[in-house]
Amino acid sequence: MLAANSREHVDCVSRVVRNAERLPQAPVPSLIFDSWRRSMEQHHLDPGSLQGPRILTEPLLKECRERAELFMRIASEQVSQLHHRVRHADYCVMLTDAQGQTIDHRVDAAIRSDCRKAGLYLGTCWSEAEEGTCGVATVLTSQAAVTVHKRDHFRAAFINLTCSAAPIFDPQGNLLGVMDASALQSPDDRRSQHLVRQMVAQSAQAIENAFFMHSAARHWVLQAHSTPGYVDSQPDLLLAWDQEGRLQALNSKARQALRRRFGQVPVHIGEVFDLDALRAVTDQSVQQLQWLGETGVLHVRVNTPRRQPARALPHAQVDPRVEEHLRLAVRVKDRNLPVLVQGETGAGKEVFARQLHARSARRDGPFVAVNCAAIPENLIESELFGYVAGAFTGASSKGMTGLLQQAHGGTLFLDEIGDMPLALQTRLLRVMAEGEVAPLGAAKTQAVDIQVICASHRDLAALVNDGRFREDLYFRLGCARVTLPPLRERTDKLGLINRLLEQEARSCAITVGIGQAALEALLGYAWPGNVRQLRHVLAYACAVCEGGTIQLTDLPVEVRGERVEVEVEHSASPERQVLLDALVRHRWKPLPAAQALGISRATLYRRVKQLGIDMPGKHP
Ligand SMILES: Nc1ncnc2c1ncn2[C@@H]1O[C@H](COP(=O)(O)OP(=O)(O)OP(=O)(O)O)[C@@H](O)[C@H]1O
Repeated sequence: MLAANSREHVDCVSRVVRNAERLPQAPVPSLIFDSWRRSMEQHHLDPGSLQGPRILTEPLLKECRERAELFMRIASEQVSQLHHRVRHADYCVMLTDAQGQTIDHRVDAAIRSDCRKAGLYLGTCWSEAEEGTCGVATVLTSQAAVTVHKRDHFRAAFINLTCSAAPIFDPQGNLLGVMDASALQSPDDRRSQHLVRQMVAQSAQAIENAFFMHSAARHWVLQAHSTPGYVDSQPDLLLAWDQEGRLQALNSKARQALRRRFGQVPVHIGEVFDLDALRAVTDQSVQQLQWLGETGVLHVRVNTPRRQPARALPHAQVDPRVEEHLRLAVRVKDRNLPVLVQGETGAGKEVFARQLHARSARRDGPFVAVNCAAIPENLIESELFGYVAGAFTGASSKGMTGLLQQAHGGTLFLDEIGDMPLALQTRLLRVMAEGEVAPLGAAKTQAVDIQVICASHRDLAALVNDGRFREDLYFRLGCARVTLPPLRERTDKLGLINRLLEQEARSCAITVGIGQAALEALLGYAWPGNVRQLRHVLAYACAVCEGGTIQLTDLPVEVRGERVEVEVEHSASPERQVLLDALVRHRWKPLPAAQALGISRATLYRRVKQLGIDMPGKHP
């Protein structure tokens, strides 16, 4: 039975949402009203519910905290400081991740138990879809600092709470989490919360800036404020750019300022400031700088990279996204769940799968790689499941152990899983569910203990829609989906170039370096064939360069940025595309590509030449 004030609240929410068009003015700010409406019409929540928020189980909370480990570490000091400033007014402080799950909190012992009852506790989930309008959820949807005051809350369970919260963004503009200060009691006038909201927003910005400085240590960083005295202690704007001047990171105020001034976020620092004027700014003192083409003056300091650029650390630097994917995938794999790796062809899916195996608990077991696209369809079944002697005409007299059995105790890597025939998908699903394999012609099944990593450069969801891939298998395999970034988007390009060059040079038994112009061309090229193409280009350059340095002229013309003279009819020909697709899918191996196309190897070579296809490793 609802108490009178709860019933009154439920009536008010229902009346306002249902009669919005007829009311001269909503009794709550429009942000809150929009959220009430979504809570009721989109999320179908009951405003009369008195239940507290959902609480994560212990293992799930642990996982969320581990995932946000760096964010929490950087934020921790500010969470404590904010709590110190508001605790005497009986506020507790919570930090949530980008899903609204509370991963850190501070509360005084005197109100801990009441806060816990009200849901202000570690592990509580505050998404709009589950809890309706509340402080954290409103920040998640509006991405701005807000106060959700008492009866602004959607559910009657929360109408005594007052929450002021603010978003925290990473240097790429993605939401990292939400900082929140909540009280169990507060004055009825919502204006009483103005100061607390300001404090929460300030703390959120301090965390954002600290996270920014941590992430941008390898770049040039400009810190700016309209008042010189605040440039170092509380910079408003933070911008970071790399050796080539490309903007790599912005704090949210800088992102907003650039959008306001230039209509969008520019790509290069030279679009934001005059480069000569910028070069004159040092890290020795705060100086004045003007926006490009504008009169407004900023007080700025420019810091040179605090960490050495990748050139000096080719081995240590790995793209943070790839490293993070790897870290999470190891955890998933060690729980015996499959991992699905997606990414463009040549992006390094197999390399990733091998690294994953090497870091997992099964590192001492076998790693068996199967390219489903490279095995002819009529052989896949026997290759995977094996067969007993005399199972079919032409079978070896000794029988054959299937790849699944070979992977027993280790990892089975199914590359190009999208090419697996439907009938085999069904059998694979059964193996994964039952942990048993039946070789062809065998009367008994064999137990197998395998972990599966799959990879595909195709859009598996689209294959499912087309009925070419089993939906249940897609969901089973894709417990954890990792999408590797294409080479053009990787931030460790320089490190990769150095590493691959070292390997190629070693295999040719030479010592080789790269000239500046060649390096710039390698860094600036879009790499449609990803790391595989980079490796081929470097192998070629190692082979042709003279004097121990790769020059621009040692690179293929398309990488140099020169126009490739391919006859239009060639480049646009559908046959050329079909040939290219087959070659790429079969890793440029002529025989399997020819077999897949149903032509002879000689015909394939002839058409490749006629259509002007440049086979890797066959540069003139
Ligand atoms: N991180 C890396 N370090 C060194 N070499 C790499 C890396 N990633 C990929 N490569 C190289 O790039 C090539 C392609 O890698 P890989 O086969 O793993 O890509 P893929 O995305 O699985 O390709 P496909 O889409 O054809 O299956 C290989 O020669 C591999 O050695």
